[in-house]
Amino acid sequence: MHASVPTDLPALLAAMPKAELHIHIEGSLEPELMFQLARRNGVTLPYASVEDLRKAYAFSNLQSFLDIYYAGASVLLHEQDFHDMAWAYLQRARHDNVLRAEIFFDPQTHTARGVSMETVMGGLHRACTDAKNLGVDAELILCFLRHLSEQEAFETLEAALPLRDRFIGVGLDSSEVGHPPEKFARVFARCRELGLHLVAHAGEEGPPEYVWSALDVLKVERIDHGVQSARDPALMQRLAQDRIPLTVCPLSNLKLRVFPDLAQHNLRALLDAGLVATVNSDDPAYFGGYINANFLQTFAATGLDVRHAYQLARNSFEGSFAQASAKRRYIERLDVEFNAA
Ligand code: HPA
Ligand SMILES: [Zn+2]
Repeated sequence: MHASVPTDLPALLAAMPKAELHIHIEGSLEPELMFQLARRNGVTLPYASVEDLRKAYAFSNLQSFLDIYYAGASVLLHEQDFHDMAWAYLQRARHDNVLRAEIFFDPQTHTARGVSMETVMGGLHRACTDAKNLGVDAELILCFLRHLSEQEAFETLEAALPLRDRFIGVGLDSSEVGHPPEKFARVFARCRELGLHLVAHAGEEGPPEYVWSALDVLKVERIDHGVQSARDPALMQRLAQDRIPLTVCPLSNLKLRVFPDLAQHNLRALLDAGLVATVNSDDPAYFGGYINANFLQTFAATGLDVRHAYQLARNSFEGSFAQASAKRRYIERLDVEFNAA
Protein backbone atom coordinates (compact mmCIF):
# COMPACT_ATOMS: atom_id res chain seq x y z
CA MET A 1 0.00 0.00 0.00
CA HIS A 2 1.22 3.52 -0.81
CA ALA A 3 2.60 5.52 2.13
CA SER A 4 0.37 8.54 1.56
CA VAL A 5 -3.09 7.58 2.73
CA PRO A 6 -6.11 9.11 1.03
CA THR A 7 -8.14 11.61 3.01
CA ASP A 8 -11.40 10.69 1.32
CA LEU A 9 -12.04 7.28 2.85
CA PRO A 10 -15.73 7.09 1.82
CA ALA A 11 -14.81 7.65 -1.83
CA LEU A 12 -12.11 4.99 -1.58
CA LEU A 13 -14.50 2.48 0.01
CA ALA A 14 -17.06 3.09 -2.72
CA ALA A 15 -14.58 2.86 -5.57
CA MET A 16 -12.41 -0.04 -4.43
CA PRO A 17 -12.88 -3.35 -6.25
CA LYS A 18 -14.53 -5.97 -4.06
CA ALA A 19 -16.31 -9.33 -3.99
CA GLU A 20 -19.69 -9.91 -2.38
CA LEU A 21 -19.90 -13.39 -0.83
CA HIS A 22 -23.10 -13.18 1.24
CA ILE A 23 -26.16 -11.92 -0.59
CA HIS A 24 -29.53 -13.70 -0.66
CA ILE A 25 -31.07 -12.85 -4.00
CA GLU A 26 -34.59 -12.97 -2.53
CA GLY A 27 -33.36 -10.39 -0.02
CA SER A 28 -32.51 -7.99 -2.84
CA LEU A 29 -36.16 -7.74 -3.93
CA GLU A 30 -36.94 -4.05 -3.44
CA PRO A 31 -40.52 -3.08 -2.49
CA GLU A 32 -41.00 -1.26 -5.82
CA LEU A 33 -40.12 -4.38 -7.84
CA MET A 34 -42.16 -6.54 -5.46
CA PHE A 35 -45.28 -4.45 -6.19
CA GLN A 36 -44.50 -4.40 -9.91
CA LEU A 37 -44.23 -8.23 -9.99
CA ALA A 38 -47.37 -8.55 -7.84
CA ARG A 39 -49.30 -6.51 -10.42
CA ARG A 40 -47.73 -8.40 -13.36
CA ASN A 41 -48.62 -11.77 -11.80
CA GLY A 42 -51.97 -10.94 -10.23
CA VAL A 43 -50.67 -11.63 -6.73
CA THR A 44 -52.22 -9.68 -3.84
CA LEU A 45 -49.80 -8.44 -1.22
CA PRO A 46 -51.05 -7.83 2.33
CA TYR A 47 -49.78 -4.22 2.12
CA ALA A 48 -51.50 -1.22 0.55
CA SER A 49 -48.36 0.45 -0.80
CA VAL A 50 -44.58 0.47 -0.98
CA GLU A 51 -44.52 2.82 2.03
CA ASP A 52 -46.84 0.53 3.96
CA LEU A 53 -44.56 -2.43 3.20
CA ARG A 54 -41.41 -0.53 4.21
CA LYS A 55 -43.04 0.27 7.54
CA ALA A 56 -43.28 -3.46 8.23
CA TYR A 57 -39.48 -3.70 8.00
CA ALA A 58 -38.94 -3.21 11.73
CA PHE A 59 -37.37 -6.42 12.97
CA SER A 60 -36.61 -7.67 16.46
CA ASN A 61 -34.61 -10.79 15.55
CA LEU A 62 -33.87 -13.19 12.69
CA GLN A 63 -37.26 -14.93 12.74
CA SER A 64 -39.24 -11.67 12.61
CA PHE A 65 -37.35 -10.85 9.42
CA LEU A 66 -37.66 -14.32 7.87
CA ASP A 67 -41.48 -14.29 8.18
CA ILE A 68 -41.70 -11.13 6.03
CA TYR A 69 -38.89 -12.21 3.68
CA TYR A 70 -40.61 -15.50 2.76
CA ALA A 71 -43.95 -13.71 2.29
CA GLY A 72 -42.32 -11.20 -0.08
CA ALA A 73 -41.05 -14.00 -2.31
CA SER A 74 -44.66 -14.97 -3.16
CA VAL A 75 -44.64 -12.55 -6.12
CA LEU A 76 -41.94 -14.60 -7.90
CA LEU A 77 -43.62 -17.01 -10.29
CA HIS A 78 -42.00 -16.96 -13.74
CA GLU A 79 -38.47 -17.30 -15.08
CA GLN A 80 -38.51 -13.63 -16.06
CA ASP A 81 -39.35 -12.62 -12.47
CA PHE A 82 -36.23 -14.37 -11.14
CA HIS A 83 -34.18 -12.82 -13.93
CA ASP A 84 -35.48 -9.29 -13.24
CA MET A 85 -34.79 -9.58 -9.50
CA ALA A 86 -31.22 -10.83 -10.06
CA TRP A 87 -30.58 -8.30 -12.81
CA ALA A 88 -31.59 -5.43 -10.51
CA TYR A 89 -29.13 -6.71 -7.90
CA LEU A 90 -26.33 -7.16 -10.43
CA GLN A 91 -26.69 -3.57 -11.62
CA ARG A 92 -26.39 -2.41 -8.00
CA ALA A 93 -23.35 -4.64 -7.62
CA ARG A 94 -21.76 -3.07 -10.71
CA HIS A 95 -22.44 0.38 -9.25
CA ASP A 96 -20.66 -0.63 -6.02
CA ASN A 97 -17.68 -1.99 -8.00
CA VAL A 98 -18.35 -5.61 -7.09
CA LEU A 99 -16.21 -7.63 -9.52
CA ARG A 100 -17.34 -10.99 -8.19
CA ALA A 101 -20.69 -11.94 -6.62
CA GLU A 102 -21.51 -15.34 -5.12
CA ILE A 103 -25.28 -15.26 -4.84
CA PHE A 104 -27.43 -17.37 -2.50
CA PHE A 105 -30.86 -18.53 -3.53
CA ASP A 106 -33.49 -20.46 -1.56
CA PRO A 107 -35.17 -22.91 -3.99
CA GLN A 108 -37.42 -24.43 -1.33
CA THR A 109 -39.17 -21.07 -0.83
CA HIS A 110 -40.30 -21.38 -4.44
CA THR A 111 -40.71 -25.10 -5.07
CA ALA A 112 -43.03 -25.23 -2.02
CA ARG A 113 -45.33 -22.84 -3.98
CA GLY A 114 -45.26 -24.98 -7.10
CA VAL A 115 -42.54 -23.04 -8.94
CA SER A 116 -40.08 -25.43 -10.57
CA MET A 117 -36.33 -25.60 -9.92
CA GLU A 118 -35.90 -25.05 -13.67
CA THR A 119 -37.84 -21.75 -13.51
CA VAL A 120 -35.92 -20.48 -10.48
CA MET A 121 -32.45 -21.39 -11.70
CA GLY A 122 -33.20 -20.55 -15.32
CA GLY A 123 -33.96 -16.91 -14.53
CA LEU A 124 -31.18 -16.46 -12.00
CA HIS A 125 -28.56 -18.11 -14.18
CA ARG A 126 -29.52 -16.06 -17.26
CA ALA A 127 -29.04 -12.86 -15.24
CA CYS A 128 -25.62 -14.10 -14.07
CA THR A 129 -24.61 -14.83 -17.66
CA ASP A 130 -25.82 -11.38 -18.81
CA ALA A 131 -23.81 -9.80 -15.98
CA LYS A 132 -20.57 -10.62 -17.80
CA ASN A 133 -21.44 -7.60 -20.00
CA LEU A 134 -21.49 -5.46 -16.84
CA GLY A 135 -18.08 -6.74 -15.79
CA VAL A 136 -19.54 -8.65 -12.85
CA ASP A 137 -18.53 -12.29 -12.49
CA ALA A 138 -21.58 -13.86 -10.79
CA GLU A 139 -22.16 -17.43 -9.59
CA LEU A 140 -24.98 -19.13 -7.67
CA ILE A 141 -24.95 -20.99 -4.35
CA LEU A 142 -28.02 -23.09 -3.51
CA CYS A 143 -29.12 -22.81 0.13
CA PHE A 144 -31.03 -25.42 2.08
CA LEU A 145 -33.60 -24.09 4.55
CA ARG A 146 -32.50 -25.44 7.92
CA HIS A 147 -35.97 -25.22 9.50
CA LEU A 148 -37.05 -27.92 7.02
CA SER A 149 -36.04 -31.58 7.22
CA GLU A 150 -32.95 -33.44 6.05
CA GLN A 151 -35.23 -35.40 3.71
CA GLU A 152 -36.49 -32.19 2.09
CA ALA A 153 -32.91 -30.99 1.65
CA PHE A 154 -32.05 -34.27 -0.12
CA GLU A 155 -35.09 -33.88 -2.38
CA THR A 156 -34.02 -30.33 -3.21
CA LEU A 157 -30.51 -31.50 -4.06
CA GLU A 158 -31.95 -34.22 -6.34
CA ALA A 159 -34.13 -31.66 -8.13
CA ALA A 160 -31.13 -29.36 -8.65
CA LEU A 161 -28.64 -31.96 -9.89
CA PRO A 162 -29.82 -31.94 -13.52
CA LEU A 163 -28.79 -28.25 -13.41
CA ARG A 164 -25.47 -28.97 -11.69
CA ASP A 165 -23.52 -26.67 -14.03
CA ARG A 166 -25.58 -23.66 -12.93
CA PHE A 167 -24.46 -23.49 -9.29
CA ILE A 168 -21.04 -23.75 -7.67
CA GLY A 169 -21.94 -24.72 -4.15
CA VAL A 170 -24.46 -25.14 -1.36
CA GLY A 171 -25.21 -23.24 1.82
CA LEU A 172 -27.46 -23.44 4.86
CA ASP A 173 -29.74 -20.60 5.93
CA SER A 174 -33.04 -19.69 7.66
CA SER A 175 -33.84 -20.08 11.39
CA GLU A 176 -30.56 -20.94 13.11
CA VAL A 177 -31.25 -21.61 16.79
CA GLY A 178 -32.66 -25.12 17.26
CA HIS A 179 -31.42 -26.26 13.83
CA PRO A 180 -27.72 -27.04 14.30
CA PRO A 181 -25.49 -27.80 11.33
CA GLU A 182 -25.25 -31.53 12.18
CA LYS A 183 -28.92 -31.93 11.18
CA PHE A 184 -27.57 -31.74 7.58
CA ALA A 185 -24.39 -33.81 8.00
CA ARG A 186 -25.37 -36.42 5.41
CA VAL A 187 -26.62 -33.88 2.85
CA PHE A 188 -23.37 -31.93 3.05
CA ALA A 189 -21.31 -35.13 2.85
CA ARG A 190 -23.12 -35.95 -0.40
CA CYS A 191 -22.57 -32.42 -1.75
CA ARG A 192 -18.89 -32.72 -0.89
CA GLU A 193 -18.66 -35.95 -2.90
CA LEU A 194 -20.26 -34.10 -5.79
CA GLY A 195 -17.46 -31.53 -5.73
CA LEU A 196 -19.70 -28.64 -4.66
CA HIS A 197 -18.34 -25.79 -2.56
CA LEU A 198 -19.73 -25.77 0.97
CA VAL A 199 -20.72 -22.85 3.19
CA ALA A 200 -23.18 -22.44 6.09
CA HIS A 201 -24.71 -19.70 8.18
CA ALA A 202 -23.44 -20.22 11.73
CA GLY A 203 -22.92 -17.97 14.73
CA GLU A 204 -25.34 -15.28 13.59
CA GLU A 205 -27.70 -15.78 16.55
CA GLY A 206 -26.54 -19.32 17.31
CA PRO A 207 -23.68 -20.25 19.68
CA PRO A 208 -20.00 -20.85 18.84
CA GLU A 209 -20.76 -24.61 19.00
CA TYR A 210 -22.68 -24.24 15.71
CA VAL A 211 -19.58 -22.74 14.08
CA TRP A 212 -17.48 -25.65 15.34
CA SER A 213 -19.93 -28.18 13.90
CA ALA A 214 -20.24 -26.30 10.59
CA LEU A 215 -16.44 -26.67 10.32
CA ASP A 216 -15.95 -30.16 11.74
CA VAL A 217 -19.17 -31.95 10.76
CA LEU A 218 -20.25 -30.18 7.56
CA LYS A 219 -16.65 -29.34 6.56
CA VAL A 220 -17.61 -25.95 5.17
CA GLU A 221 -15.04 -23.70 3.51
CA ARG A 222 -16.57 -20.42 4.77
CA ILE A 223 -18.79 -19.36 7.64
CA ASP A 224 -21.65 -16.98 6.92
CA HIS A 225 -21.92 -14.35 9.69
CA GLY A 226 -19.87 -16.16 12.38
CA VAL A 227 -19.80 -13.09 14.60
CA GLN A 228 -20.64 -15.13 17.74
CA SER A 229 -17.26 -16.87 17.31
CA ALA A 230 -15.69 -14.00 19.23
CA ARG A 231 -17.14 -15.55 22.42
CA ASP A 232 -14.81 -18.58 22.05
CA PRO A 233 -11.03 -17.90 21.98
CA ALA A 234 -10.18 -21.44 20.82
CA LEU A 235 -12.60 -21.08 17.91
CA MET A 236 -11.09 -17.70 16.98
CA GLN A 237 -7.69 -19.36 16.88
CA ARG A 238 -9.00 -22.15 14.66
CA LEU A 239 -10.64 -19.71 12.22
CA ALA A 240 -7.46 -17.62 12.00
CA GLN A 241 -5.15 -20.61 11.65
CA ASP A 242 -7.18 -22.29 8.91
CA ARG A 243 -7.94 -18.96 7.20
CA ILE A 244 -11.66 -19.70 7.19
CA PRO A 245 -13.42 -16.64 5.75
CA LEU A 246 -16.29 -15.08 7.71
CA THR A 247 -18.90 -13.32 5.57
CA VAL A 248 -19.95 -10.58 7.98
CA CYS A 249 -23.05 -8.46 7.32
CA PRO A 250 -23.00 -5.39 9.58
CA LEU A 251 -26.31 -3.74 8.61
CA SER A 252 -28.06 -7.10 8.86
CA ASN A 253 -26.62 -7.56 12.36
CA LEU A 254 -27.82 -4.09 13.28
CA LYS A 255 -31.37 -4.55 11.92
CA LEU A 256 -31.76 -8.02 13.45
CA ARG A 257 -30.36 -6.74 16.74
CA VAL A 258 -27.34 -8.99 16.91
CA PHE A 259 -25.50 -5.82 18.02
CA PRO A 260 -27.30 -2.87 19.65
CA ASP A 261 -25.56 -0.36 17.37
CA LEU A 262 -22.92 -0.36 14.66
CA ALA A 263 -20.32 1.22 16.93
CA GLN A 264 -20.44 -1.98 19.00
CA HIS A 265 -20.03 -4.31 16.03
CA ASN A 266 -17.06 -6.68 16.44
CA LEU A 267 -15.72 -6.48 12.88
CA ARG A 268 -12.55 -4.74 14.08
CA ALA A 269 -11.96 -7.41 16.73
CA LEU A 270 -12.32 -10.13 14.08
CA LEU A 271 -9.77 -8.41 11.85
CA ASP A 272 -7.42 -7.72 14.76
CA ALA A 273 -7.51 -11.44 15.61
CA GLY A 274 -6.25 -12.16 12.08
CA LEU A 275 -9.51 -13.62 10.74
CA VAL A 276 -10.35 -13.47 7.03
CA ALA A 277 -13.42 -11.30 7.65
CA THR A 278 -15.37 -9.74 4.78
CA VAL A 279 -18.19 -7.18 4.51
CA ASN A 280 -21.45 -8.10 2.75
CA SER A 281 -25.08 -6.99 2.49
CA ASP A 282 -27.07 -10.20 3.28
CA ASP A 283 -30.58 -8.92 2.37
CA PRO A 284 -30.01 -5.36 1.16
CA ALA A 285 -33.63 -4.53 0.28
CA TYR A 286 -34.68 -5.32 3.86
CA PHE A 287 -31.71 -4.05 5.85
CA GLY A 288 -31.29 -0.63 4.30
CA GLY A 289 -28.18 -0.90 2.19
CA TYR A 290 -26.10 -2.64 -0.45
CA ILE A 291 -22.45 -3.55 0.05
CA ASN A 292 -21.05 -0.02 -0.19
CA ALA A 293 -23.57 1.25 2.37
CA ASN A 294 -22.38 -1.56 4.66
CA PHE A 295 -18.76 -0.44 4.23
CA LEU A 296 -19.50 3.28 4.62
CA GLN A 297 -21.74 3.04 7.67
CA THR A 298 -19.54 0.51 9.46
CA PHE A 299 -16.36 2.51 8.87
CA ALA A 300 -18.07 5.70 10.02
CA ALA A 301 -19.38 4.06 13.19
CA THR A 302 -16.28 2.09 14.20
CA GLY A 303 -13.40 4.24 12.99
CA LEU A 304 -11.85 1.57 10.76
CA ASP A 305 -9.21 3.05 8.45
CA VAL A 306 -7.71 2.66 5.00
CA ARG A 307 -5.66 -0.36 6.01
CA HIS A 308 -8.81 -2.16 7.12
CA ALA A 309 -10.44 -1.20 3.82
CA TYR A 310 -7.63 -2.82 1.86
CA GLN A 311 -7.66 -5.91 4.10
CA LEU A 312 -11.42 -6.39 3.79
CA ALA A 313 -11.38 -6.06 0.00
CA ARG A 314 -8.40 -8.40 -0.24
CA ASN A 315 -10.13 -10.89 2.07
CA SER A 316 -13.22 -10.83 -0.16
CA PHE A 317 -11.20 -11.98 -3.15
CA GLU A 318 -9.13 -14.47 -1.17
CA GLY A 319 -12.31 -15.90 0.36
CA SER A 320 -14.15 -16.17 -2.95
CA PHE A 321 -14.51 -19.37 -4.97
CA ALA A 322 -13.08 -17.74 -8.10
CA GLN A 323 -10.32 -19.56 -10.00
CA ALA A 324 -6.82 -18.87 -8.65
CA SER A 325 -5.90 -16.93 -11.80
CA ALA A 326 -9.00 -14.71 -11.48
CA LYS A 327 -8.24 -14.08 -7.81
CA ARG A 328 -4.76 -12.90 -8.74
CA ARG A 329 -6.21 -10.51 -11.33
CA TYR A 330 -8.72 -9.10 -8.84
CA ILE A 331 -6.03 -8.51 -6.23
CA GLU A 332 -3.79 -6.83 -8.82
CA ARG A 333 -6.64 -4.44 -9.63
CA LEU A 334 -7.09 -3.78 -5.92
CA ASP A 335 -3.39 -3.03 -5.49
CA VAL A 336 -3.47 -0.58 -8.41
CA GLU A 337 -6.43 1.21 -6.80
CA PHE A 338 -4.63 1.54 -3.46
CA ASN A 339 -1.26 2.52 -4.88
CA ALA A 340 -2.98 5.20 -6.91
CA ALA A 341 -4.96 6.49 -3.96
O1 HPA B 1 -29.22 -13.58 7.74
C1 HPA B 1 -29.85 -14.62 7.46
N1 HPA B 1 -29.78 -15.68 8.28
C2 HPA B 1 -30.42 -16.81 8.02
N2 HPA B 1 -31.19 -16.98 6.96
C3 HPA B 1 -31.31 -15.97 6.09
N3 HPA B 1 -32.00 -15.90 4.96
C4 HPA B 1 -31.81 -14.69 4.45
N4 HPA B 1 -31.01 -13.98 5.27
C5 HPA B 1 -30.67 -14.78 6.31
ZN1 LIG C 1 -27.54 -14.56 5.21
